Amino acid sequence: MAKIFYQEDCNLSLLEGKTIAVIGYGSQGHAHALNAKESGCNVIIGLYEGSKSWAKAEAQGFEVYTAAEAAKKADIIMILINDEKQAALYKESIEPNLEEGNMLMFAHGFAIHFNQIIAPKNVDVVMIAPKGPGHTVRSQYQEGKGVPCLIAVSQDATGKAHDMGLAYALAIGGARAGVLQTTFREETETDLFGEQAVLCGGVTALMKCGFETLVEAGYEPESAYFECIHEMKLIVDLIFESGFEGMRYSISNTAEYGDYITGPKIITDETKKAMKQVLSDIQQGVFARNWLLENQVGCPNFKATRRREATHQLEEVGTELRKLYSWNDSNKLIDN
Ligand SMILES: NC(=O)C1=CN([C@@H]2O[C@H](COP(=O)(O)OP(=O)(O)OC[C@H]3O[C@@H](n4cnc5c(N)ncnc54)[C@H](O)[C@@H]3O)[C@@H](O)[C@H]2O)C=CC1
Ligand SMILES: CC(=O)[C@](C)(O)C(=O)O
Ligand SMILES: [Mg+2]
Ligand SMILES: [Mg+2]
Repeated sequence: MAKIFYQEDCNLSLLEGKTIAVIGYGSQGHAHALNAKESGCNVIIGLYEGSKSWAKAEAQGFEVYTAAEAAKKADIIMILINDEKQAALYKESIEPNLEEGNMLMFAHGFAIHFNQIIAPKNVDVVMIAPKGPGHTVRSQYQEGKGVPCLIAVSQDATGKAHDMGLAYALAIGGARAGVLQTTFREETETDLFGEQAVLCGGVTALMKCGFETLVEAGYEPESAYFECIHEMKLIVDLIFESGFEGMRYSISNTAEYGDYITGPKIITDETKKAMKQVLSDIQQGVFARNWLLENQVGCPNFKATRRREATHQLEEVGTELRKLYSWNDSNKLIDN
């Protein structure tokens, strides 16, 4: 059983007198910065000149600098820009401004595990990885709760890396929910696998396939959307609250029977074989290489797929249906 740390294991006072530079102000960046500031930490923001987030971060009360200036001023540098851009940012703006005893931090292990960034031996290298989207890291903190995090230490130059990491996890609210001990390798491989095979790739492919199957059989697209996409949150909420057993307690016996006999026809031994291949590609660095190469040529496949997916019928149907929900403010794209 992995070791889990909670608030009582964390000493926020270790961050007193420390300047934390959050580099990037996107999904995770804005959440970490606002949460840590409200926890009493001294937080500055590092962005690039002309970033659309610069004015927003200033409006939310932060001193904003270029990444290089922020790194120079900081004791703790949390890199929260896109994984695929971190190596270049580090080389250009962070590495020249690191000082002995600084702590370099990440929210995902990609850049360290795949050797995109190799830190000098005289700094700490720590990861605090929230197991949830950045906007949820922020909203849970505002509600007095937290998103569980993972902690890993890749380098402990000061002898205090782990305790400082735990202090940071408390500052962003993660320790309220729990901080699970792991390694950079384990977080990187499990996070990439989970987001590809289950949480983002697998689930959206399943939902889209269900929607298309019903529409191609002649059913109304709106019915297909409500059945295969809208209701997914309602079912997953039950699983979130009380597990598969609790969800199955709440649905009808008819649905539960269908769950048991049809689930294995959809997710088959072939699916498990494919998942094992996905994991192997991640472990061997094949995915990382392909993603970094895709970026080196301007992301043609990534951008073409994003455009194609955005014009799928289910997006059109969903946009119209979501307008019907008076309570739903998520029609707008989240402006992070
Ligand atoms: N999105 C999520 O919910 C989660 C993300 N993570 C990790 O957090 C890190 C950040 O990811 P996201 O917040 O999703 O990124 P994002 O794409 O939402 O935001 C990236 C931010 O970095 C800024 N940026 C880009 N290039 C820059 C540069 N050269 N200099 C300064 N700023 C620059 C962008 O303007 C933007 O503000 C990644 O390592 C990711 O794997 C970890 C857990 C969950
Ligand atoms: C939100 C999260 O945990 C992900 C899917 O790993 C990510 O955004 O990288
Ligand atoms: Mg994740
Ligand atoms: Mg991820």
